[in-house]
Amino acid sequence: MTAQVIDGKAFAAGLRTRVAAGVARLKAEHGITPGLAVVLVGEDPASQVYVRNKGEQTRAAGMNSFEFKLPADASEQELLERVAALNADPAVNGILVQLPLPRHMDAAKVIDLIDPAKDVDGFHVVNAGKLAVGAEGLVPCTPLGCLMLVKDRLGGNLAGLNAVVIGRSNIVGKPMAHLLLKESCTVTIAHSKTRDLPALARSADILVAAVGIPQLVKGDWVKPGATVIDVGINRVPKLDGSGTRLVGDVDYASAAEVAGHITPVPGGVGPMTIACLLANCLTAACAQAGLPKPAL
Ligand SMILES: NC(=O)C1=CN([C@@H]2O[C@H](COP(=O)(O)OP(=O)(O)OC[C@H]3O[C@@H](n4cnc5c(N)ncnc54)[C@H](OP(=O)(O)O)[C@@H]3O)[C@@H](O)[C@H]2O)C=CC1
Ligand SMILES: Nc1nc(=O)c2c([nH]1)NC[C@@H]1CN(c3ccc(C(=O)N[C@@H](CCC(=O)O)C(=O)O)cc3)C=[N+]21
Repeated sequence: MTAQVIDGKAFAAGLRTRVAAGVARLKAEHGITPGLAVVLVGEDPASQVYVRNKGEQTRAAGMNSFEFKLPADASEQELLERVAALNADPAVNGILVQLPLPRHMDAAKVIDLIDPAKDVDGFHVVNAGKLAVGAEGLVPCTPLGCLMLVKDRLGGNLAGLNAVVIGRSNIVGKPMAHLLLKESCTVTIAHSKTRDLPALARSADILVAAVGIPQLVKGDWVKPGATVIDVGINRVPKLDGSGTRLVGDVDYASAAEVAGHITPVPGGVGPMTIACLLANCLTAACAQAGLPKPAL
């Protein structure tokens, strides 16, 4: 069997079009233009690319984009003051502080200070807690995008399917597991201490890899016909030694032989993350204005 490719890039473009329509309506009917603030600390080149892409796509969706760059040696206090100012700014509906932060900064402390209503990453404990108890809140963008892709392929009803999520980070693995549980999947979360991961992975109808190890998941870890979602973004040297290329946490060539549906890297989950960020910013702006959640 050769898997059908899940075109995250195309799905993300469609989602951004729906977000743009929602933004236009919010402007026309309520005079509100959603604003997204992104804070980048330091000069990490990969982070700079993400921040630039986010800024361009935010403006293309009709929203205001505010970018703040702090030097790598900025103090934690400076960053906290920047976040406090954005919390207080009514033109800012969403705040994203790009991670990872330099080592001398405590990411938990910074995230804690973000107003949960403006926490478009969904990383604040209030939003994490809401997701865990099944209450309405802002959901982390990457797992939200993964779930949209899975539901689009599997017809919306995931009840009873076995889902295995490899990775238990607060930004991908854990929220992904909560979302799948909410869909009534039978969810198992795997991590670095999991025994016989290949056998566990083979039990999955839905397999999500969010590990950070290039091409860890091989074709013989995949149940025939399974839906494989590759969250990994790993930059590795090209085989011919000329520069680098992006690969996921799944060995695409061998997994695509066995899976039913599979996301590529690039062009899979990555573009969905940014589209969901824009969707969350529109959702946040509506909630802050006392308006119902937009249908996207
Ligand atoms: N596409 C996108 O938009 C995004 C992509 N990413 C990418 O997703 C990947 C994961 O990111 P993130 O969740 O932040 O990463 P973290 O490093 O925070 O978490 C990695 C998880 O993988 C587990 N793990 C590590 N080694 C193994 C192993 N050998 N077997 C099984 N599990 C293992 C770790 O287990 P333990 O807890 O035991 O240490 C941990 O839970 C990265 O490649 C990252 O670049 C991240 C965010 C967005
Ligand atoms: N506070 C915070 N929130 C994040 O959501 C966040 C973060 N920090 N830090 C870094 C990670 C990583 N991340 C990606 C987003 C888009 C792509 C993406 O669009 N990737 C494209 C290709 C990109 C390329 O070619 O370089 C793709 O996969 O097709 C990738 C990775 C968001 N993250």
